Amino acid sequence: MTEKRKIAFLGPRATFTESAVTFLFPDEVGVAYQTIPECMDAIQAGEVEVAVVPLENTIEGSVNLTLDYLIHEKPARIIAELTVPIRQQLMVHPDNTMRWNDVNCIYSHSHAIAQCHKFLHGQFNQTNYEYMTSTGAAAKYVSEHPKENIAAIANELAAKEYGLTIVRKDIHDYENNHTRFVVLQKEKHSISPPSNLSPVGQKTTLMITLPSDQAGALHQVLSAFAWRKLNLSKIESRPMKTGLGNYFFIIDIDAILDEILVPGAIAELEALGCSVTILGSYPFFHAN
Ligand SMILES: O=C(O)C(=O)Cc1ccccc1
Repeated sequence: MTEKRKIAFLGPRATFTESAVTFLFPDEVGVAYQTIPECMDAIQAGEVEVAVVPLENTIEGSVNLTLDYLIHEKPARIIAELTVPIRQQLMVHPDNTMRWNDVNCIYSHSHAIAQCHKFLHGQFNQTNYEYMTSTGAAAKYVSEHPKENIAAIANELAAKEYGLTIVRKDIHDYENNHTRFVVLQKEKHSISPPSNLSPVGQKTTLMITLPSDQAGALHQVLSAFAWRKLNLSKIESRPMKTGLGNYFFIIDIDAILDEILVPGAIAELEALGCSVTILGSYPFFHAN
């Protein structure tokens, strides 16, 4: 019998990240960590084989903590990506179901609160919000403080796991609320597909630094992809943290690395004076 692989995820139990782990790795062992950086440290320390962390949401944009930690602190390879539909629920301790309209604080992950902004503005505009490390952490906190009239925004699994009552269902403002999760693995490990699911396609993610003070450099970078007809599905800049105006560009290409075109584009970028790091070339999946 083969030993089960350990998968780090943003915990505690019943976060959206855990549901991504269950979808991708139904037969492996999930190990909950409190923060995204802790998940990434766990791969470097060899405590787990891979980590699953949120990277981007359709409503709120990138999870900067993940991107920045990947860029600046702990290099890791993206080996797969999963897009998951996200439904947010408002929940309270069962002792407080009669007074949920008057909760004085709502706990959740910052992205979950942002995804329900219109709902909260309409119904709870005098209420305080408290950001937690995850929606699961928020639900757990609410379950442990029955005397406080507080609520959490989290998913249905969290309501079950922590014994909370859902008082308003599906409070996210936009139906098209999806989050991309990435599976990360330590740089030198061999790449293994997450499971026998069928991928929707393949992507390559590059981190590019432009030569300093060169007019039109970004235009030249984009044209290296454009004339090869390489479709880009994302371009994002993140500060290099070395001074105002210095950025990394993170670019997702709709193509796998071993095609001739992507190595050609990378060689062209390097000839322009850019530095290019491949963050991963990987299959992407969709959960229902
Ligand atoms: O907090 C969670 O449950 C997470 O997994 C992070 C997150 C938060 C909000 C939307 C999607 C993922």
